[in-house]
Amino acid sequence: MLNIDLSGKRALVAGVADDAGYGFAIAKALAEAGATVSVATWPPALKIFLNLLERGKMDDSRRLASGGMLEFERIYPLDAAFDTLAEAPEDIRSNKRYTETGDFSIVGMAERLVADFGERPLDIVVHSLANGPEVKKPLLETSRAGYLAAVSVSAYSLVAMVQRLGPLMRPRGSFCSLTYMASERVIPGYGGGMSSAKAALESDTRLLAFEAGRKFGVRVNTISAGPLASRAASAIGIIERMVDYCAQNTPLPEPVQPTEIATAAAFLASDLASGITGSTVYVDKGYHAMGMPAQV
Ligand SMILES: NC(=O)c1ccc[n+]([C@@H]2O[C@H](COP(=O)([O-])OP(=O)(O)OC[C@H]3O[C@@H](n4cnc5c(N)ncnc54)[C@H](O)[C@@H]3O)[C@@H](O)[C@H]2O)c1
Repeated sequence: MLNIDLSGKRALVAGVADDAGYGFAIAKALAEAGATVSVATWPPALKIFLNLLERGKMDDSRRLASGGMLEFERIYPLDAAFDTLAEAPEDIRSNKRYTETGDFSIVGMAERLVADFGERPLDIVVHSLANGPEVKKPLLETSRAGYLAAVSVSAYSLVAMVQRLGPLMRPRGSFCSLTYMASERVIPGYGGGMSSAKAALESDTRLLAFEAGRKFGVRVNTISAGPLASRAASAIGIIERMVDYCAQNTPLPEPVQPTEIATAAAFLASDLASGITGSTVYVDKGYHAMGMPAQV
């Protein structure tokens, strides 16, 4: 039988702060396949996340098919808006939710990984984070600052992570991010430059696959996931409508499940996908193939 076997591999999933989003589901699937998993969490959400873990509030979702529990090897603080600590403005650095965490930049995380595990500690990196402060605003009303913030956190952060974590990857390593179809089709309500950020993320996936493939021998892919009412997506304000609409109009008329995105991510991270790089892989019950609503 062909099995997804990630035993002996170390993964980092950036963008996990609860058990409701794609990052958590992916972390769990990677662990189910045998990988050791660390996560990176946005400092403003870190305390609540640690608290939920400590109080056993996520124990049900942490239970693995094998009977064990999903354990995180490390939980790193990460604000993906900053490549180095020096770039973070003073009000962020002195903010209570940040002061306790130590270096929360991308470089800081890379240095901690090396300090914790040695020179080339990683096989798998999953980028499962996004933020658009003006996501509820139409593009026509989006400010320059809001647009650039969305692109910085949701797209450039992948470039920065491949730059800084690429040298830490063992041979045949894999990067994967999460994108959304609003990059290529109009999804009214997905505003604030988030659609632009996803378009950049997908385009960068192709170029990074080429450059990082040649430089580090790694693969870079992105999963275009169907809608899910995660914490981040709830900020959009219309996520329930997006989920319902897709469930009614997809070739497979049911909501996409986080586990379906997660198993695709585990496959892409595995050697079974050794020929796949630079790809946008749709895991959306086929919605991307539709040109007209199913119910007219
Ligand atoms: N939920 C959907 O409908 C959907 C659909 C397609 C793609 N996606 C993508 O999936 C990925 C995961 O999102 P999700 O919907 O599972 O929600 P989520 O809330 O589980 O994940 C988003 C994470 O990003 C983190 N984050 C926000 N700003 C950050 C920053 N500056 N630095 C570091 N972390 C930061 C949040 O704390 C959160 O943990 C995102 O890229 C999202 O755009 C989501």
